[in-house]
Amino acid sequence: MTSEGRTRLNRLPEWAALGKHREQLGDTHLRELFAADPERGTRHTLRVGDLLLDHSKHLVTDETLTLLRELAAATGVAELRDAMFRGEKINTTEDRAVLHTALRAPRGAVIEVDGENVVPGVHAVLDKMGAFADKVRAGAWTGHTGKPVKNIVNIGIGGSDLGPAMAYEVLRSYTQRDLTFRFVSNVDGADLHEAVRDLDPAETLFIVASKTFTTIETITNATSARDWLLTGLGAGQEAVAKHFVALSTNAEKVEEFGIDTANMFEFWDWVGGRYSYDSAIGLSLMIAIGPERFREMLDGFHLVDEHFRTAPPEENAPLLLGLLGVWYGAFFDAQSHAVLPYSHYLSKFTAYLQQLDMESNGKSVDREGNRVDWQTGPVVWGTPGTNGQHAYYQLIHQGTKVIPADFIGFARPVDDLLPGLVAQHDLLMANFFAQTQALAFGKTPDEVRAEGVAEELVPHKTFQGNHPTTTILAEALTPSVLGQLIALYEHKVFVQGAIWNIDSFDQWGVELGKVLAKKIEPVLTEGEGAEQLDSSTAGLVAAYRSLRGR
Ligand SMILES: O=P(O)(O)OC[C@H]1O[C@H](O)[C@H](O)[C@@H](O)[C@@H]1O
Repeated sequence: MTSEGRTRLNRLPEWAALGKHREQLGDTHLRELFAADPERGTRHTLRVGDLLLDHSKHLVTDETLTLLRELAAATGVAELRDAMFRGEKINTTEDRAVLHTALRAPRGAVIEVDGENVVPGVHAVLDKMGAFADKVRAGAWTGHTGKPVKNIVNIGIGGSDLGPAMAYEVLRSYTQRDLTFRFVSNVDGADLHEAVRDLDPAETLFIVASKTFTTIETITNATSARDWLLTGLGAGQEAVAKHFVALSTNAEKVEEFGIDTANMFEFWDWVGGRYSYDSAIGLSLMIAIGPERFREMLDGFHLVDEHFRTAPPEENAPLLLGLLGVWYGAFFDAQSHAVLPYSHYLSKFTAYLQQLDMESNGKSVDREGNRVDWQTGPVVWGTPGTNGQHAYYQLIHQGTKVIPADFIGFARPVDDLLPGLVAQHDLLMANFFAQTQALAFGKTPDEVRAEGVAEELVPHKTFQGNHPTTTILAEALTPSVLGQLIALYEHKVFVQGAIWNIDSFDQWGVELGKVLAKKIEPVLTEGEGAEQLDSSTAGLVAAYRSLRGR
């Protein structure tokens, strides 16, 4: 499905209407919008599965939302969505279907790619993962020396690391505590070193996760891990089978590396790396939380998939979140988007979303290859909110930038929290609610004066407010809720890519650096070919070589 013949986004009458509307809105303050509509908070709250989404603290009126939905209609968001769910090859630059939604489709569903139903294959792999996970969890998967495996080290990078590493942290309270999990991604040897230094090779299982099985960082780390293992065991190649499994689409390369393809868990080219942790790439997570919890997570994903596919535009949460991002990028010149979870378990959540969003929508040509002249994906950033409050919130409150932010919080702390710590949860959540309130409504100079503040300090203590936020609240951070949250963001990213008319599913922008690194490596090691480098890089390489005593 291409978008040939589509009117350029900024030539659409719907775009012009939004521009005009933005001018009319001017500096309208959230204080005014709330004062004019006592029901605003409840009217602008959606419920999707277990998620409550309050979007009332956005710089929008009902008319804004109508105009944004008209833009979505004019840009064919629903048509592209349906094409994605049908398995059409909407990733045109790679000629691939985009079917992460099939990874969480129920057993009986029928989703075809090139005339073949992919759902049975998905469930066959899930079943195989389940049997393997159960075995490891029961201590029945033994290593070369007969000892049960207790340490699981996932080696992967990008989508083959961020998803399982993030989800493992999120669902830590559901993990089997007598197993140790580590995630190695960086080609800096320090990463693998720190991950394995205190482990017994006889009890260690490496999961090599790579869609392509050609990623240099992963293959390098996997090779070093194999050396570490075989040296530690004093064994030969025959020990690999019990200590290495692979998650990949590329059986040939897996075999070439020396991993028995019986120990390979497959996925498919219609799963993008950054959309893959609910595929075989989630094996480490499945071992940690068990197959049943993993399936609950998939059900959470599926619930939001169905919502996105079927909910009317007015109630469609991913559509709404996507449109709000388009609104701020285009008409408020917002450059970034903050995601601020009020849960320690979500500490890697924003890093995960960075790849999901920025690798998907960090593009500057449209699907026909023409340069876009509108903003595309924002810089996504953020860390757990309470820590951020004492670090960078100053800039969000009083800086000069427009930074739309998502606040994510939960009513209940995790079940196994030490009883003495449960009381802290209300304090955490008081901060959560206070921040979006302060951001929206600020503090006027008169309010500051009324507190008796010296006149010269009044401007410094004034909060302009009018900073837009979405609040996402759920009862508890369960596996299903995690699936719901991720699917929500996946589809939000989809909506934005559809409107901006970019291919959200390729990632050509990561290639050039890889090619250049391959050329530079021999210059570092052998010192040959430096004359082909630019003067800056040549100077830096020379300095590096000299510091290394070469
Ligand atoms: O899973 P792999 O094939 O090893 O790829 C790992 C990662 O590397 C690439 O450079 C891509 O930018 C990512 O989208 C991908 O997730």
